[in-house]
Amino acid sequence: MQDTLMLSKDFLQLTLDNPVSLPAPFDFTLGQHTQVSVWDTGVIQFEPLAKQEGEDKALKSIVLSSAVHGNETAPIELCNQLITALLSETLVARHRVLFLIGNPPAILNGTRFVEENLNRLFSGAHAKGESNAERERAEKLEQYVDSFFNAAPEGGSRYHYDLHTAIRASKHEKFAIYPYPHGAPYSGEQIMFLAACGIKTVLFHHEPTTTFSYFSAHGYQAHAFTIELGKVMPMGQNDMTRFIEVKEMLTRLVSGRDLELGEFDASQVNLYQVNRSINKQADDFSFTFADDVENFTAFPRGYILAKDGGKEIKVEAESESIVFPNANVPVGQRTVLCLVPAKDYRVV
Ligand SMILES: O=C(O)CCC(=O)N[C@@H](CCC(=O)O)C(=O)O
Ligand SMILES: [Zn+2]
Repeated sequence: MQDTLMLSKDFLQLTLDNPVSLPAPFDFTLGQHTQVSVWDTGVIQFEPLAKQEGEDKALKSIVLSSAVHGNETAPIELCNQLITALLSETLVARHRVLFLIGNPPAILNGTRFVEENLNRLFSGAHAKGESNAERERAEKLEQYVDSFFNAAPEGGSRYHYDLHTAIRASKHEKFAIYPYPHGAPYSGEQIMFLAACGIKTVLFHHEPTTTFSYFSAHGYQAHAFTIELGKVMPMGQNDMTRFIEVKEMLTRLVSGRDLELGEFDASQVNLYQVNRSINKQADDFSFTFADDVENFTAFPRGYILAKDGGKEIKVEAESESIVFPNANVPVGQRTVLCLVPAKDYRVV
């Protein structure tokens, strides 16, 4: 396996050739500068070997996850480009980096998931139901994040960028979901980092969720985000020029280069507050608007957004913008997020 990887330097291909598991974990060093550890299929860690005296505090621990949904291919291709650069030593990690390719069987299937939405199974939700491949994978991914962050040096900051693309077009092509912070202030530095990545729209979530980014934020105090980088496209059909900014900033972050971030400036970003998350109550749930309505489309107070079990679901605020409308979810799961402009938020 190691020889295959060192020859091909294509970790994605090794992962797709072994979608469920590897014969065994393996590790090796790159030059005199990096320890590479492959823990499982789709799980590879890069750790700097040379740790300067006192550098520990500055040593970051960064999780980059993609393919939590198997058909969201641009983030997968982007992460594989970074992994190939690290394996080729054209990029050298100055911080700890863990890449997670979430759902290899779903990538091979070309679908969001095989049996169940992996991104609704974190924070222990995987244990609340009959086992399946996604539930088993969610438990393992939790363990890998736990091991990775618990090995972080005392005082070293933690990051988790869970990279996705959206099912439909969006008025803001790139945007991030900021997991519910339980009263903690938002990080201005992180919002400006996202903006430098071209991700200038941020949704402040209003409640705990069972998503991967919430798991890392709440369980490990990581700066964690679900990041939507564009629209779902088949593998190999992504216009990778649309990801130049985010690739540049992740490259700088991983290699310890100056991120050149400005002070937090709300005028440079679009900040939304999730006002409510509408969950499906009955099988007859349907939206009143067309399937091709873009994310961030706004509807006025009183507008009937959907019908569910004979009830009308209306816009409650002066205006609500919708994100992630999806009527084809199991009863009890989220059908849409309704947003209002963010006000009265604390940034440090
Ligand atoms: O486009 C869609 O409908 C879904 C895109 C996607 O997978 N989004 C994530 C958001 C997770 C979060 O709310 O943090 C998801 O639905 O899992
Ligand atoms: Zn997704």
